[in-house]
Amino acid sequence: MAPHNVRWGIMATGGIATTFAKDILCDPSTRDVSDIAHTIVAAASSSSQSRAQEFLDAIKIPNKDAKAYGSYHELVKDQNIDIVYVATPHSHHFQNAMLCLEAGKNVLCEKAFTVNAEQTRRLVKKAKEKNLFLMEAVWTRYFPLSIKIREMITDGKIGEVLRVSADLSCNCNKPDSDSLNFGSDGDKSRMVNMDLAGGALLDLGIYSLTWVFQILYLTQKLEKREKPKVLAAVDKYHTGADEMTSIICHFEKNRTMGVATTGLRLATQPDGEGSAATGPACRIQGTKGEIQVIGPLYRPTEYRVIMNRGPKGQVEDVICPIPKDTNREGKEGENGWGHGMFWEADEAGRCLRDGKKQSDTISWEESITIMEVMDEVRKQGGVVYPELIDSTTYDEKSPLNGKA
Ligand SMILES: NC(=O)C1=CN([C@@H]2O[C@H](COP(=O)(O)OP(=O)(O)OC[C@H]3O[C@@H](n4cnc5c(N)ncnc54)[C@H](OP(=O)(O)O)[C@@H]3O)[C@@H](O)[C@H]2O)C=CC1
Ligand SMILES: O=C1OC[C@@H](O)[C@H](O)[C@H]1O
Repeated sequence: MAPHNVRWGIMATGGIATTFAKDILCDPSTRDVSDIAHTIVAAASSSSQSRAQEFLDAIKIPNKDAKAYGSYHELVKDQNIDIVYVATPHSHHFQNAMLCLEAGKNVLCEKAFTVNAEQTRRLVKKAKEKNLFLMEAVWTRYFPLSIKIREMITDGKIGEVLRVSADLSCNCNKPDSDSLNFGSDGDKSRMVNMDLAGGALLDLGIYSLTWVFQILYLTQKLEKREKPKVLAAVDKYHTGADEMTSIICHFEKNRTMGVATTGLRLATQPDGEGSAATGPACRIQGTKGEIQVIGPLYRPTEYRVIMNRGPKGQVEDVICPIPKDTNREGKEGENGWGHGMFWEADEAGRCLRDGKKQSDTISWEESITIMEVMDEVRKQGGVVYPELIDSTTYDEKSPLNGKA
């Protein structure tokens, strides 16, 4: 049977838009997928039409009739688009995703979904009202590695899981300085810029929480999923963004705890990523043993299973490489394209094909619950974003939606 072809529109032309677009242009057979295919039919830049065209050229767009738009407003009106991938900074997601939904477009929106939980609730309400698909792009959940680990948990491989600790910290210290190292962007970087909803929590801490939630929440039966009690500590950077944040999530009824940490100055694994790293970035501790995930937690390719010591104590190391399309030209020293974002795109495609409005792997309810946890963390830590980006009122003409 012919694969179901998904026609994508890409909103924004920055770093992750490029990575995602290249991923969905990879041949699906390189990852053993035959039921879904992807086509990019349009891209839009808020700055200019020529920037959108440059983007399409940079990803070596195979279909030369793909449209380049100089505004997000034009993109959402394109009748050939099935779904828009929103790849703007977190600050913009609520207004941009609502612009898409209002125009009748399905949406895959980058993480963090929005700045606050109420913005997410409003997007969900609109998607329901318009009968559209809406999904937060938490790509890590769709990695075969994540799926395998969740299966091991539900199969009871390590017994009853009582605690998950997860860290994602990005090693951006600047020696002998109070400032962090974000290159020439400095404090304007979206990582620490309050106008762009900067800070460790929304950018990186969301992955630590992803590991806590995909183990302690998603693997539970629906009736046992619970919103945790939250205890947080936040250390702020001089822009007002959170620089180092630690969160304890107590799932009281299930009697489990998740410890999610993040920081911009430290490194999770000082000795490197993947096989170079000795320590784990995530520990999933059960009554019979534990699973350790080697970071980075947004793109893990290795885990180990350690059963409790005793006569049969054992360690199993498993590597899950990300498939490459070697017919696509990689960067110097890189063997083809393939970053791991295609799996979430395949999921979105299957949901569209099957008429589903949300993905079971990151349901609306779970996205909202995680946003509520992050709201609570920011409240306890006193992190307050500017009104323009924290507002829950949709405004088609908001500067966050760019020129019309
Ligand atoms: N899943 C993942 O692994 C990753 C996800 N992300 C997420 O993707 C989103 C974008 O991150 P990233 O691509 O790194 O960011 P970039 O700064 O590289 O790109 C953001 C793009 O958004 C558009 N934009 C619109 N308004 C603004 C504005 N005021 N300031 C800056 N950019 C603006 C621009 O595109 P244009 O001018 O064309 O409109 C810009 O190129 C974030 O939400 C982030 O959390 C980021 C990295 C990895
Ligand atoms: O989602 C992300 O994953 C990779 C990080 O480097 C990036 O800052 C973040 O947005």
